Formats: sequence, structure tokens, C-alpha cells
Amino acid sequence: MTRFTGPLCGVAPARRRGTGCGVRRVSDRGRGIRFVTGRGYASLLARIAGQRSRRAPVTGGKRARDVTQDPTQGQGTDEQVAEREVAAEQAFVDHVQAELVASTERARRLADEGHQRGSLGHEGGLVERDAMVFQAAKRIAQLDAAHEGLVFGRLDLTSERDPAPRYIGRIGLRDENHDMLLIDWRAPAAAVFYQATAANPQGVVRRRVLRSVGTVVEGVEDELLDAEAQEAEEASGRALPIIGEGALMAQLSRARDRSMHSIVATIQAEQDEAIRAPSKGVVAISGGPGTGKTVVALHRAAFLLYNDRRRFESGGVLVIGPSGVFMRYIERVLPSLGETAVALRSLGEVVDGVRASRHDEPRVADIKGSERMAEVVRRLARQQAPDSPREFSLFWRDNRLVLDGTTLGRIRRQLMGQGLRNRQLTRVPRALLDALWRQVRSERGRDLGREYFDEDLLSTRSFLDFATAWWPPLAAVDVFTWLRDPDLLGRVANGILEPEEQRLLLKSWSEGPVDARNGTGITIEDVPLIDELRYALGDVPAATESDTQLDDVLGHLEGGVDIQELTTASEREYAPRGRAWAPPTHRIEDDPYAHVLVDEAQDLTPMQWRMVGRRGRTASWTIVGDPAQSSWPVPAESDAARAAALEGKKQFRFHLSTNYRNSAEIYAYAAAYAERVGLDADLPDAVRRTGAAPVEVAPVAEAELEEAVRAEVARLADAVAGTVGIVVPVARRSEVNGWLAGWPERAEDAPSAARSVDSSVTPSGTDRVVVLTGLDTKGLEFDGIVVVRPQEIEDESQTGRATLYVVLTRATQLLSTVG
Ligand SMILES: Nc1ncnc2c1ncn2[C@@H]1O[C@H](COP(=O)(O)OP(=O)(O)OP(=O)(O)O)[C@@H](O)[C@H]1O
Repeated sequence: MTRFTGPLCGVAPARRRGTGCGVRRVSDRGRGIRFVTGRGYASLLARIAGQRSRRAPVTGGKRARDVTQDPTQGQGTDEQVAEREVAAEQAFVDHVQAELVASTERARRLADEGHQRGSLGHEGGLVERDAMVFQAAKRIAQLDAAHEGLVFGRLDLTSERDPAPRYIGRIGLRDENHDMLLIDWRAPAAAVFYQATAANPQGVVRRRVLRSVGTVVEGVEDELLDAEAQEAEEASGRALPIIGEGALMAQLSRARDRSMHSIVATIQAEQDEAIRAPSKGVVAISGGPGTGKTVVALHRAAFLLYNDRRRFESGGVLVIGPSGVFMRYIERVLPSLGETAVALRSLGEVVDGVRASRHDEPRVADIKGSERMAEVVRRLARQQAPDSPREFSLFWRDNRLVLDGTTLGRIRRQLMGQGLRNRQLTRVPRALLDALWRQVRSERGRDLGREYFDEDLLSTRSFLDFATAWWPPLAAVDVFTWLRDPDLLGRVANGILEPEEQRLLLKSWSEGPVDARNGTGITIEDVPLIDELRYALGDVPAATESDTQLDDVLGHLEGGVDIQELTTASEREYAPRGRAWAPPTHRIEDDPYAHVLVDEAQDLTPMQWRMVGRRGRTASWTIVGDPAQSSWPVPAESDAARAAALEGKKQFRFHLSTNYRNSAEIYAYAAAYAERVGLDADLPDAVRRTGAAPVEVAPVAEAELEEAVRAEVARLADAVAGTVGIVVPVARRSEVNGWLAGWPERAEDAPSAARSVDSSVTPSGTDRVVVLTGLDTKGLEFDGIVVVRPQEIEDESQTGRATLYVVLTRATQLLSTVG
């Protein structure tokens, strides 16, 4: 690709002629397209510039000098040309911002009007209000999110194609006349912004990225895609100067904070293809570390919502990632693209009402993740509830009626054969009454008749107590705790799990009581087991949760399962930020989504695939992963579970080949490690050089480890502007966190270190320096990484080499290992 770079700011000296932007405004309203061309646009800019100078200056950034009315436009030094270009873009951005304010105001008025209609009180008014408030609130949410860098792109096409620039934004925007000001980046008309290359410019002469802080344009970064066309344009008086070093490098070199940012301005062509892939079947995106798989998948979610809003908003989009830290890392990307109607859940939060954040140790995690657990759980779901009565008897009209173990066993098998256990609740009384009525022999009893008999027993306390205790409604979480009984575990795991495996499981479940809602007593690896149980048992009828009396059961079940909806779609959608978690619905029917996006898919265990698969039986999918980063030791078993979860769906594969995260020096080091330890790694090209090779600190004795780590952390924290991660073996996490909490020079960088010594507590989302285990780092990135005792990380699990490879690929600028 031809690029022109000038001595100061990259303006090609030979290309500084020209008299103005020659911009025209595009409208697609009415018949065809209406243009406001050349002179018209110049006067629009002049008008906007005039308005802007009367407004209070925007704080928080350097304001470019306004030179849009400068008659000498097109002449001057490189710096002057750059300033003029920035000022012209600022004028446009100001105009868009003014429109945004007006548009938000219109949406608010609409919402107010909706509320007023609702207060009229009649039903029609309420329905109408809900619809209006829903639409207006959505628009307001979108527009608020769009305030940051709303306008980020500009395309200048050849005059034959379109002499007016096209502006690309996070959302599309029209002015009050419905003229198009800004094209939504997801619209077909914006695709060329990402797909045009120097080899195939598709009519684009210049692609420009606006670098903004809030609403202030700080600079522009241009790419010249067609030098010949540019010459021709300039010859006819249209100036298209080229400024800056290119947007991508500027973006990649920025300091990292604790959040992932949208890449909407610099999406690369191969990434764009994956983002815009059709919304059917399974889109599988692969690629090595740092190739943008996560960020591309998130932009794809935004694309799908834009493209088929009705389908994906009403059906729901579920984004699944490995951990709570990771979900917090990515949570701003979609709102910054104007999309809020997406459920973000870590693997410990996939099941409604269950929220686990702690991992089991690798040996236990391997057992719990294995497909063999599905059969263990199936058997568990058929067990009789511990402490439930084993027989029943009563005298009725001269008869002794008895339900003994054999009779109850027969009834139990018969009911189990008819479907899910909780769904049989309505059939239990009749089945028991049938067996009892058969024993009524006395004339006195028979003469009263069956109907009388049923009614009499259904109002007999001892019978009701027996029936509800013998066949209680069972919540999955409660049944899950039965596994803590060694005898019961031995029965259901017989022939499936070795005694040593059972011992490990019992040990993992030996800690205190369980409260699944806040993760007490359960791990991320337990969640798929609980889900499996939910599906094996069937839903617990909501009304029986607090009251298990049979008459309540009957009352609710005779007329069909009538469970109150606990949250509405709009409640879920407009939950305040940071509370994406929806209250539990407990309904299996509420599990499925219209689109399921799985990140770090290489790590899903077979049991997790079963759990996730249930959420997407009829969905389209996006799955991203890199097999070389997998921490599951039996890939074939996981592949089979994944294939079963996606059965019958067509797969579309995309591969990303450039590493945008690591410096070339760091990635060369990580790739050499992967090769040395025999990982079959997909090795992308790292495009950015820093000149800073990774540092291996000579092995230190245990007594000197803290000081060695402290020195490296200090060196990196001084050298980089952004985040620093200290990555440690699992067994050292608390210890190293304690060190960090005690280093006074890091008090400002790591204020929450003292609070998060317990490994189940994740470090705060704003700390600049944090301690993480190898597994915690999945999907994250830091400017600097200090790896403590890498050999121990490698040795601590069967897949320790893959984990260490992940760790070595997390740094953007500096990497240090302390052996
Ligand atoms: N086109 C792009 N423009 C700017 N930055 C990009 C681009 N693509 C990716 N990045 C950046 O590269 C980094 C890595 O992206 P991301 O985390 O999505 O990669 P990944 O393939 O999921 O990584 P891994 O598998 O190693 O976790 C992020 O900082 C992301 O913003």
C-alpha cells in the first residue's frame, strides 16, 4: 500500500494543494439520494463553526483551532494543514453532537408523553405507554452510550462514485429533516470503510479515522488507498491531504486500562468478514493469541442486533466468558456501541439463580467436567430423597391400608417412567390413592365410593404429610447437596468413578453449607452439574418453594403449571449497569436464547458444553477459541460434547492471523516457548515492535523471591503507563497478594490488594496492579506482566504448559519472569 508521510505530521508536501473539503450532505429520504454539495457544505461548516465559537468550550481535551473559514485553506506548513483538517472535522463533530442532543431531547419528550398517557389509567393507555417508553428509553440509552467518540470514520471516494465524504459513527444519525449525517458502522453502506484496501480500494481514495477524547477531535489518521485517484482529484481542485501515521498503530500503542475497548474505528478486513457473517448456523472464529477473537465476537453481537433487532432483542443474546474478571473486562464494549440488550455471563453464572466464582483444583475440575458426570447426575435424580418416609399406613372404615416398600417402589418406577420427576407431582396423589383404594375391602368402605374416599384422604393431614414428604418438589441445588453423603455418592457413581475420584469429590464438597445464589459452597465446575440436575428433575413449581403442602401443589398444578413471571423482558433489559444479572426465573423454558456467543471456547469442559448447548438449541452461534490455549486435558471428549451441542447446525469458519496485542518481541518469546514444549500452536504475526525484549530474572532463592518480584513490578510499573499483572501459581496467590498489600510504593496502584487475599475474591476492576493466577488471566491483557515461578505454573496441572503459554501472551509492552 502506498503511504505518504511528511517530516512533521505525515502530510505529503506534494499533496497540499486544493481549496476545500468539497463535502456534500447525503440524504436517502424521498426519491433517491439528495446531496448538499461543495459550496453548500462549506457554508454549513461556517454556520456550525460560528455556533460553536459562541458555546462554552468543551473541557477535558485540547481544542483544535477553528480554521474552517480560513480563506487560505489548503496552503501552509504540514502542521497548519493538519490543524485545518482537524478543525474541519471538529466542526462536523460539533454539528453531530448538537443533533445528538436534539435527538435525545426528542426521545425524552416521547418518553414523558408515554408516561402521561399511562397515568390516564385505562388499559389501552398503559399498553401504549409501555410501547412508547420502551422505544424512547432504548433510544436514550443508545444515544447516551454513543457520546464517546461518536463519529470516528470518514471515507472520501472518487468524485465519480461520490464527491461527498461519508461519515461513519457508532450509531447512525439523521438530522431533524431526516437527512443522513452519520452512517451506522454496521450498515451495508459502511462496510467499505473496513473492506477497502490499497489492492482493492473499491472507489475509496482516502480512509480517515478521527481520534477523539469525548467530543473533542484530537487528531486524524489517514490512509491513502488510491494514489492515482488522489492525483486526479487534486488536479480538479479537491484536496485530500494524508495525515498521521495510520490509525491502527496509534490504537495498538495506547496504554491499557482494566477494560477492553471497542475497535470500531480500526477493524481489519479479515475481522470485518467474521463480524458481518450471516446470522445463521455457527460462526467459528479461530486464531492465535491477541488476534482480536474476543473483540471481534463482541462487535459481531452488536452487528447481529443491528441487523435483525426484532429477532435478537426479543430472543436474547447470551455472551459467555470464562470468569467474572473477564466479564468485567469486556462489559463496556457493547454499551459503547450503543447495545445494552445482551446478557453477559461467566461460566459460573449461566444458570439462573446460581452464581459461582471459585474454581476447583485441577484434579477435581477434571472429574467434574468429564462427560461421565452426566450419568452420575442422571442416577442421582432418581434417588429417593434422604429421610423421606419408606412406608405409610392408616385405618379407614374398618380397613388397614398400607403402602409398603414394594408397593411404593412400583409406584415410584411407574411415575419415573412417565417423565421428569417434578412434573409428576400432580400424578402422585392419584397414584397413591389408587393403590390404597384397591385395599378397601369392607362393605362400609366400598359403599361410600371412590369419590368420597379420595376427598376424605385428601383432607386427612397424615396422608398429605406422607405424600409431600415421599415425593417432595425437588430443587436442583438441594439434590446436588445429597452428593455429600459418601454412601449415596458411592451408589450413584458405582462403576463410573474410581474410589479415589469419589474421595476427591467428597473433599471438594466438604466445606460448610451451600448457598448457590452467592456461590457459597459451590464452584464454577459444580454449576453444570446443577444445571444437569435441573433438566433431569424438571422445574420446581414456584408456589411450592415456601410451602410444600400437597393442597398447594394440587391447587397450582391442577389447572396446569402456572408460574408467575418474575422479571419482564424490559426489566432484564434495563437493569441498571453492573446488574446485568437477571433475577432467577427457575424455568427451563426461559433458558434458550436466539444467539449464543461463547468466548475462550477451547476451555469448555464436556459438562459445560452440555450446559451451554441447552441455551442454544434453536439459536445461531458465534464460537471463538484457540485450541493451543486450552486447559481441558482431553480435547477429544470436549470436541465430541461441542459437536453434540451444535448438532445439525452448519458451521462457517473464520481464521484471524495477526496478533494485535503483544509486541513482536514478546510474542516471539511466547511462540518459542510453545514450540519448545510441543504445543501445537496457531502462530499469528505480531505487527508492533517496541525494541523491549522479555527479561528472565535469574532464579532466586525462596527467601529472596519477594524482593525480586517487588523490584520487577516496580521496574514495569515505572516504565508503562497502563496496567501491570503479577501472575502466580495458584498455591502462591494469597501469599503474593499479601506482599503486594504490604508494599507502600504500590498502595495507590493496588488499593484493593488487602481486601482480595482470599483467592475467591476477584481483584477490583480499577486497580492498576493486580495478582492473578494463570487461569485468571485468560482473555485479559496488561501493559506489563511479571510471571512468578513460571515452572510451578507449568507443573501445577496436566495442561500447565498451555496455561503458561496463555500467561506469556498477555503483555502488550513488557514481560518479565522471575524463576
Ligand atoms: N482491529 C483492531 N484494532 C485495534 N485493536 C485491535 C484490533 N483487533 C484487536 N485489537 C486489540 O488486540 C487486543 C487483543 O484482542 P482480543 O483480546 O480480542 O484477542 P483474542 O484473540 O481474543 O486474544 P486471546 O485469545 O489471546 O485472549 C485487544 O486489545 C484488542 O482491542
